[in-house]
Formats: sequence, structure tokens, C-alpha cells
Amino acid sequence: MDTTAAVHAEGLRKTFRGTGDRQVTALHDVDLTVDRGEIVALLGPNGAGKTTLIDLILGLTKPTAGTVTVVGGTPRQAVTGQRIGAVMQTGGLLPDMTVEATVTMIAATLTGPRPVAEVLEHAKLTGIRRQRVGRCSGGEQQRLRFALALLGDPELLILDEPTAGMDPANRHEFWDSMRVQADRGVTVLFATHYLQEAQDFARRIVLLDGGTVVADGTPAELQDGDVVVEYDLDGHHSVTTTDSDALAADLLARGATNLRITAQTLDDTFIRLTGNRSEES
Ligand SMILES: Nc1ncnc2c1ncn2[C@@H]1O[C@H](COP(=O)(O)OP(=O)(O)OP(=O)(O)O)[C@@H](O)[C@H]1O
Repeated sequence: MDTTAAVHAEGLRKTFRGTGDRQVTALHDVDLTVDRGEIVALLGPNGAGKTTLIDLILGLTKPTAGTVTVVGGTPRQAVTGQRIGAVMQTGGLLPDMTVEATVTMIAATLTGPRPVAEVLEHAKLTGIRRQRVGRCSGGEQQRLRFALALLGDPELLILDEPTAGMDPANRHEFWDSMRVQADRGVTVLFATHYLQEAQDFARRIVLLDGGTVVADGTPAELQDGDVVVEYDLDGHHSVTTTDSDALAADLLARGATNLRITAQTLDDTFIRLTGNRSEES
């Protein structure tokens, strides 16, 4: 069995030239390993470095320092070997072609592509396969990009905000299709602003802020261990604690009333670590 990680980044840094003499460091020496079969969300506010990291993994840009290995080789080898499929936010579609013709055309450029009908079905495009791409909604176009990403039967799917611009129903359907791929053992790495999406679909969340990984763990691990205890005792009070049982027992013994215990959410963690409010899906 090939045990090389799906993605292995070490000391990955990317600096862009900004306006004038200013330099923008989009990624600061990031270390990240994504194992085969993992479903990982890259979560972070605007400008956190999510797209830069994805571009480096796909070999679309070169690191200023550090290395990135993808399924055991360079990003370029992974792309040319059809081992990565990517769904990017924009570009790449011809408006006058039909959905099916687009998939057929790209299939013709690949070695041993998956059958077009199967891929259309997976991406829930069979019903609109004769529709011109220019007439497809934003969500349908994203599903088409997803279909194109599946064609080469990749081991690793990289998605940069795949559901941007989709309504909640479309988003739901999109993740259902994605789950089928994950269940087949495909590694999935996706960038999102949507905390709920990361929480619902990913088994691991890597939280980026200002080009640095500020948290990395399961959705449950990333939720603060703290709970907030509110109570009335000579006025209304609110206390944060990691041991709500002990505090509650003590407060009740002292005659406190109206106890309310609330767990911190992933959103609270996001705000605490990035100083930003996440976007809800
Ligand atoms: N080509 C570029 N030239 C100069 N600066 C860039 C370039 N690409 C990205 N940056 C800067 O690098 C930082 C990280 O950008 P990046 O697009 O990776 O963030 P992001 O997390 O994907 O953000 P968003 O959620 O808004 O898409 C930002 O400050 C951005 O302005």
C-alpha cells in the first residue's frame, strides 16, 4: 500500500510583491500533512492564505521557501499524472458548449477517463446535460467544474470555495455528491469561509489566519472546552469555566438561581483565534 501522504508541506512560505516596496507574505512557513482518505477543510477569513496554499499544492505558483509534496511527487507530477482533480472558483468554461459536450471534450484530453455518463450522474448533471453552459446557474457551473475534476479519477480532490454563490439547497446537494467521492476513499481538501460547511463535512479543520495555521483538529477538538455559566445571586452574573459541574454545585450550594450553562461553539473559537466573525451557510 502506498503510504505517502496526500499532501505534505514543510516550511511553506509565499511572498508576493505588493504596491511599491511593500511585500505581502501570504503564507508564513506552513507545515501541513494531509493523509490519504482525509477530508480536510481549510477555514479562514478573507486574505488568510487559503487560495495561496491551494495554488501551491496545485503547482499554479512556486513557493518562496519550503516544499510541498503531493501524493508522493511534485505538484506538477500529480497534476500531469491525473492524480489531483481541482474545482476552482472561476474560469475554464465555454458558454456556447453544452454541459455534456464540455465533459466529453475534456475527457478526450485525458488518459483512461471515467465514463462521461457516470461523471455527469455523480455531479447531478444528467438532467441538464444538453443545456448550454452559458445558461447554467452559478451552482450548476460549479457542479460542472466538479464533474471535470472527477473525470481523471483523481486520488485527491482540491476545492477552492466550491459552493461560493450557491443557495443552501444547492450547497446541500453539492456536498451529498462530494460525500460519495469521499466514501470511495478520495482525499478531499477544500477551502471555505463557511464554518457550518467545514463543521458538517470535514473530519478535520485547519484554521488559517494571516498566513499561519492557528488551529488544526477535528471539529469537536476545535470547539472550546470552556462553557459559560450564567446565574442569579445578588444580581445576574456570567462566568467562563472548564469545569461547569463543580462551579454549578458550588453556586447552587450558595443559593444561586436561574443557572444557565452554554457550551462555546466553533464560531466562538473562530472569533477568538482570528478576531473575525465567520460566515454562516
Ligand atoms: N498575486 C498576488 N499578488 C499580491 N498579493 C497577493 C496575491 N495573491 C494573494 N495575495 C495576498 O495574499 C494574502 C492571502 O491571499 P489568499 O487569496 O491566499 O487568501 P484567502 O484566504 O484565499 O482569501 P479569500 O477568502 O478572500 O479568498 C492576501 O493578503 C492577498 O491580498
